[in-house]
Amino acid sequence: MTDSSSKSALAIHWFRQDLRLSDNPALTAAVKVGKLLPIYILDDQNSGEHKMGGASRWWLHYSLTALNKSLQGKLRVFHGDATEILPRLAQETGTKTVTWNRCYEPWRINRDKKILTDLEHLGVEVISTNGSLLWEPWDVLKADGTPYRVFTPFYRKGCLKGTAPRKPIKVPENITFSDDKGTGAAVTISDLSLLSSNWDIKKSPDWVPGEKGAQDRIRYFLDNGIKGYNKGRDFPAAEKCSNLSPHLHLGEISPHQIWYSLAFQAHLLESGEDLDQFQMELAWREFSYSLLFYNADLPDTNLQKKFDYFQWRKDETALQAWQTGNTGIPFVDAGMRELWQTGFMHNRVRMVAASFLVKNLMIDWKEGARWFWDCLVDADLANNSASWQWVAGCGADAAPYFRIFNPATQGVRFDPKGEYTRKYVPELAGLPDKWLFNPWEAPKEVLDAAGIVLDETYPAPIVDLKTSRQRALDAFSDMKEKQPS
Ligand SMILES: Cc1cc2nc3c(=O)[nH]c(=O)nc-3n(C[C@H](O)[C@H](O)[C@H](O)COP(=O)(O)OP(=O)(O)OC[C@H]3O[C@@H](n4cnc5c(N)ncnc54)[C@H](O)[C@@H]3O)c2cc1C
Repeated sequence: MTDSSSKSALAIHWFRQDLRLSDNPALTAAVKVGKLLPIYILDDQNSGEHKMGGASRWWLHYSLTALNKSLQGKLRVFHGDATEILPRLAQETGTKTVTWNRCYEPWRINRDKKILTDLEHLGVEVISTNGSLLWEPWDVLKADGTPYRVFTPFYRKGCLKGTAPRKPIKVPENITFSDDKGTGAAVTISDLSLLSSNWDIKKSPDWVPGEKGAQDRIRYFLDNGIKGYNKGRDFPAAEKCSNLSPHLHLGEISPHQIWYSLAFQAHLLESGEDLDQFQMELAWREFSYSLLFYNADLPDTNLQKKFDYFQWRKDETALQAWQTGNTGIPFVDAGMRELWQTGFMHNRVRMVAASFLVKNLMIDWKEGARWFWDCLVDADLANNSASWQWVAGCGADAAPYFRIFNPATQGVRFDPKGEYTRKYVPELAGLPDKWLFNPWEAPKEVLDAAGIVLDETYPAPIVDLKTSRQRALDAFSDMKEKQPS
């Protein structure tokens, strides 16, 4: 990379959810045009209620810092309305080309359409490419041209029988940076105040936001996680999952890079099922994006309209107990505390904690989705909305509402030695495995020996699992009766 060049044309590359230099087709296109002006805009104006949550902002701060370093400190950062900032900057600098990788959230699509029109009026060419999906939503449709609503045919017939994902591309060579900055009010990364919320995520020393962190993470996963992934991925203490989701969300690594590095490694795996399962998980991400693309109201409304008749409960005390990991149900509390302390929660525990909220507590899934949105470092509008609807039973291809996880038996099954639960609920550490997931049933002498007094050192359960399960099933029956035939 150099600073000066005989190239005179200038291209702005607008970094969004593609905070990387490798396998970045829009960046590569910009570099081919001439000198590069790389920019990032924190746009809290067009995002409305879907603006980034606190934990994602924490991640973004470090990710932008890493990106800026890779760009030799040349990243220009703005805070405000991208529909004003970008056309103005193009005009001020006389740029004739703007490049970006496509985003798929409804608010971003609407905003980008407006910017595209405005730039074209100014005589600026926009090059938009696919940098974040293996298959874009319009490439995976049923024979009748409509989108899939069921995952398995989406993946098996739509994705796998379609065109193979493109191969990753290298970091563009000979990037020359423009010194032309325009007069617009650029700010520093610190000025974005991304670290201002009260997160304690530093407690998880493993997170390394940025492209290098993502590359290190996949190498670690290929060396240690993928072998045995199929069975191990459900056990939170087994550490068989990749933890790539926050890197993927901000595009520090592309799914193409992951897909092909896995395929490259396939011959080292004893069985194909680990690879198949992992690729299928990546495809769930693609499915979520397709659902969001074709259902712009996915984050806010039930995909299955019959759920509009479901009688959710309003219970602020129970909601707070859930949010803070004080429900008295150890496996749920472990998950909610992991979330608060690390900005992350293992997928199995996400399912159990979410199910407890919507079924045992009968609190609207949107309350849970909002909390996750603020707390997750991987908060992703497509994945979060689709997953919550899946758990609640109101989504596409969802788990049926009447299938209700028992969080105590889930703990016994998926944390058999209690390592995960004891780590995040240390006040129960002294309990024998037999009572760890249901301390309310433990004999008094067992609790005494472990130094536990229910409702003093650890909460008694805020609901009875059996009766709350039945209450949810009754409400489900009511819903079916209430909806118009
Ligand atoms: C209630 C709930 C909310 C969720 N919210 C989010 C969210 O905001 N952001 C998010 O990225 N994921 C979300 N998920 C999906 C899943 O829990 C995470 O993607 C996964 O735990 C990330 O860990 P990993 O990278 O180690 O996954 P791995 O098991 O290593 O999987 C690899 C990648 O596949 C994708 N993936 C895996 N499982 C799923 C899934 N069920 N749905 C969609 N994509 C998947 C992710 O991109 C993940 O990084 C949610 C799940 C539930 C049940």
